[in-house]
Amino acid sequence: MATSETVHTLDKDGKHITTVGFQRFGFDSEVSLEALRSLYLRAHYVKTSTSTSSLKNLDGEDDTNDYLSKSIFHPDTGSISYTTLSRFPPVKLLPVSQRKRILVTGGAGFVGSHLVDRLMLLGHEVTVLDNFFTGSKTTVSHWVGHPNFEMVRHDVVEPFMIECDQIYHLACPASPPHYQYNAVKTIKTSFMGTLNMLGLAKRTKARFLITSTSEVYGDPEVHPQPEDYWGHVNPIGPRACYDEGKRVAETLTYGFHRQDGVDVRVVRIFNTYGPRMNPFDGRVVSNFIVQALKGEDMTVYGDGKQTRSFQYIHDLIDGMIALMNSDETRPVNIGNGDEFTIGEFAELVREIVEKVRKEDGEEPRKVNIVYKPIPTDDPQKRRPDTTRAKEVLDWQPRWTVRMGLEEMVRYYKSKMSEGSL
Ligand SMILES: O=C(O)[C@H]1O[C@H](OP(=O)(O)OP(=O)(O)OC[C@H]2O[C@@H](n3ccc(=O)[nH]c3=O)[C@H](O)[C@@H]2O)[C@H](O)[C@@H](O)[C@@H]1O
Repeated sequence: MATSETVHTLDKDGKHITTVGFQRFGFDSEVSLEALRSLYLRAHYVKTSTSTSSLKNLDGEDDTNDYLSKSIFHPDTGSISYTTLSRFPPVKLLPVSQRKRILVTGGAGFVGSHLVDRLMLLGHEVTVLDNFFTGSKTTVSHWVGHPNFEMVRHDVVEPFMIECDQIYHLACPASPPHYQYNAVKTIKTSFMGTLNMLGLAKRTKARFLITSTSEVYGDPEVHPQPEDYWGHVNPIGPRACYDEGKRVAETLTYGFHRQDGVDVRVVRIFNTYGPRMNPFDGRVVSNFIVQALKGEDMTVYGDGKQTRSFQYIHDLIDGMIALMNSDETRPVNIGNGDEFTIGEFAELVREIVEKVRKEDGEEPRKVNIVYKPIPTDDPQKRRPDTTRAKEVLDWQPRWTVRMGLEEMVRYYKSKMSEGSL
């Protein structure tokens, strides 16, 4: 299996990516890619036959230097031992004057956990709030016990009090099958959760960033979508609980800003993928990779001519941290402008999965692409206009879709070999 050390990652200009983040607005967010990868790309499980005295990872290497907590599977008894290690990855030692107390709601989700990793490595104090409806404790378990880290099971529809300097408000199911599973709860989370967190920001004078979405543009009639486009949303359709929920959350945010002077930031996130994305959450990237890895048919909905533009998780986190620490209070799109039809994207994923399998010495295999009915109100096209992010944040995506997909395929492969996928 390819390890993180053998992976060469090139950016859009063909230059090696060795770090993510940057120094912007007096806030240094740069960390080494290797340090981040050690938190998600290495095998989490170790297997043992009878003895636990020597810990080996799935590649047979001595695992004692890993920072991850361990889950040791005993095939003979069908049992599993969990070990919490008190060793953590080194974090920056910040002077107290620079160390921020940061609240991340939804911090155990896919995007939240990557934000938490970055903020922890940078030396800040991080509190995660999550109700674990779609998030999972395992995404941030490697920080549990660290003196800078705290995890609280809490649903943001109920008020929460804490002293903090910055609030990243992410909490909300984001995958269409998840947010449609309980539509009333989704819109309640968007409205009540945002109301509660804005109330907290007002009381503590913390800066407040909300993760909004490209879905506020609905099925857009303007392409690509700039921030001043008001959108084309069906207010009573099955997606409305999410897109109208996020629209009202933005309205609340600007209400508190104008009325109470709350210092707000609004990021509109376009389709994002990466390691720790729930493999069963039904989104296109996770579905296609898992289907291709398992040799199952890849399911394209509709005729596959609808488009999406996919950004890698590290670019998104760079943009979110830059926005939080900038002076920009208007909404800012963060996304990658490389647009694909879903049909083209299926072929690209199939090709990349085969490339990674070949590198690992596996037999070639051809998976089929099949067509299924298109979901109601599925947007026909989506691509961000990121002019504002470039102008006000000096932010641009660095990761090519191919590089990000290769890393995500390796991540899911390691999950498969652990038996957790
Ligand atoms: O991934 C995201 O970042 C976005 O995901 C969803 O938006 P959507 O664009 O519908 O995302 P997917 O469910 O991944 O679907 C993308 C396209 O692929 C299609 N699809 C999905 C799954 C599949 O197996 N096959 C397939 O063709 C869908 O019909 C859709 O046209 C969420 O609603 C957004 O909030 C979120 O930002």
